[in-house]
Amino acid sequence: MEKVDHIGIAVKSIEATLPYYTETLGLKLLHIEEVPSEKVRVAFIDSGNVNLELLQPLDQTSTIHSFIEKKGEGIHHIAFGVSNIQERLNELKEKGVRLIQETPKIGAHGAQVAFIHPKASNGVLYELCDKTGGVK
Ligand SMILES: C[C@@H](C(=O)O)C(=O)SCCNC(=O)CCNC(=O)[C@H](O)C(C)(C)COP(=O)(O)OP(=O)(O)OC[C@H]1O[C@@H](n2cnc3c(N)ncnc32)[C@H](O)[C@@H]1OP(=O)(O)O
Ligand SMILES: [Co+2]
Repeated sequence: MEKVDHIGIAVKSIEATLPYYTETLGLKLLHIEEVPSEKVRVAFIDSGNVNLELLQPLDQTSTIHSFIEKKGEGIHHIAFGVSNIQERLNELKEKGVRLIQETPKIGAHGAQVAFIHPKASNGVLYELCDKTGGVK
């Protein structure tokens, strides 16, 4: 793992939440996009070193919808920036780490992403995020 790329925060509504980050906290909105593979709309906020990723469910089948139903809004995951994501996943698998997917999928910015199961990490959901392939 090379660095923390972003911290994911589950929210019911990006529109309702953004003013808190941009006006009250004075942080900069970088970018909003929909990520259909994850059924989320995401807003990236620049917090200086690590970005914050606000995650709004697109529908009731989104994992973010069930997370908010069970636990409420709040911190959802921490994403490590990596290069060679497939190699990192292979290494983790060899070490017996429970992965949610063994091959990456496409996340925000067109990056390749994959998740480690929270049961493997003392209750923390970790994302691996590889932007080296040229991001949008
Ligand atoms: C756009 C992209 C990007 O950055 O580019 C993103 O971030 S997409 C971000 C959204 N996408 C994802 O999160 C994809 C990866 N996540 C998943 O596949 C899922 O959310 C799982 C983590 C496998 C959980 O799904 P599942 O249907 O199994 O839900 P569940 O409620 O039964 O949860 C099973 C157990 O995991 C725990 N659990 C669930 N979500 C958790 C979370 N975010 N952090 C820590 N623990 C969590 C539950 O409390 C439960 O523990 P107990 O059994 O002890 O009660
Ligand atoms: Co993320």
